[in-house]
Amino acid sequence: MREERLGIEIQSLALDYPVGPLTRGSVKAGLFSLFGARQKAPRVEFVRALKGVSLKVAVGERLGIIGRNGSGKSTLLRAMAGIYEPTSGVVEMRGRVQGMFDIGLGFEPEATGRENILYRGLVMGLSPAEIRAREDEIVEFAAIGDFIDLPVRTYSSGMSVRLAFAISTYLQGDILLLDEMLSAGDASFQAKAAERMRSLVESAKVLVLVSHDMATIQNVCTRVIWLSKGRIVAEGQPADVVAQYLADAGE
Ligand SMILES: Nc1ncnc2c1ncn2[C@@H]1O[C@H](COP(=O)(O)OP(=O)(O)OP(=O)(O)O)[C@@H](O)[C@H]1O
Repeated sequence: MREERLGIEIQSLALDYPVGPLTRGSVKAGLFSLFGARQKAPRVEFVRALKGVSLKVAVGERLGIIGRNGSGKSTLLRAMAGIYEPTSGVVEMRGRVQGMFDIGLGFEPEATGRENILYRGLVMGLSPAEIRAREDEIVEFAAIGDFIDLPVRTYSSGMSVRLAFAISTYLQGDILLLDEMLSAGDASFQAKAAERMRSLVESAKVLVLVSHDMATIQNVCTRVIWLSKGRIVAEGQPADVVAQYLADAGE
């Protein structure tokens, strides 16, 4: 894709999470009946996490998303990654999207580490040759030894994080979606990961960063949106939007 075409365009995005009634046989339903409590039909059937969000992000921009807990930041990022379908509205992602969050997510547990590298690359739209060209670097960065040829279900959680992190950093996309700065693995790996993350952020053509750390937001981002209860309530220069947000939070 030509570089000037890269970007994000979101129109009137609404996203609901279904919150179904208690299922019979669930632990919670069992406890209710054990104590003779009568189950009331829940009044809420869904949570509307995003309520008509529209925004454009152009190539070269680094967009920060801030807001209180539960304001919809992660949901917006996941909608951009295609993990959640919009309930209504349009999400147009022009470019290869690379999401760095829930980094262990998406592994095939029965497949080996090496096979998972291939799957992840294919999902991102890379050709098998492109993936093979990066495989050695990924394996070296993950540094999990012979485990790379064993099924992922045999990994410790630290090993899964190492591999997931290595894959995500080497199979680079055009649009980088980051949820907080990730903490990955033990102390030695953390230092390596932090360094790698910095260069990823610098080389991303479009960056969207969710964070509660206002210093990071102001250092990294060129524009910020403030989400509150699923809506954009302010947008603009990082310093201005952060100041408004902090004043509102009384901090
Ligand atoms: N899987 C889910 N099922 C039901 N509701 C959900 C689910 N995930 C999030 N929500 C709800 O959607 C709303 C937005 O959540 P979201 O995780 O996007 O907020 P956030 O701004 O990222 O919060 P935080 O700063 O705490 O990470 C909240 O009301 C939350 O309770």
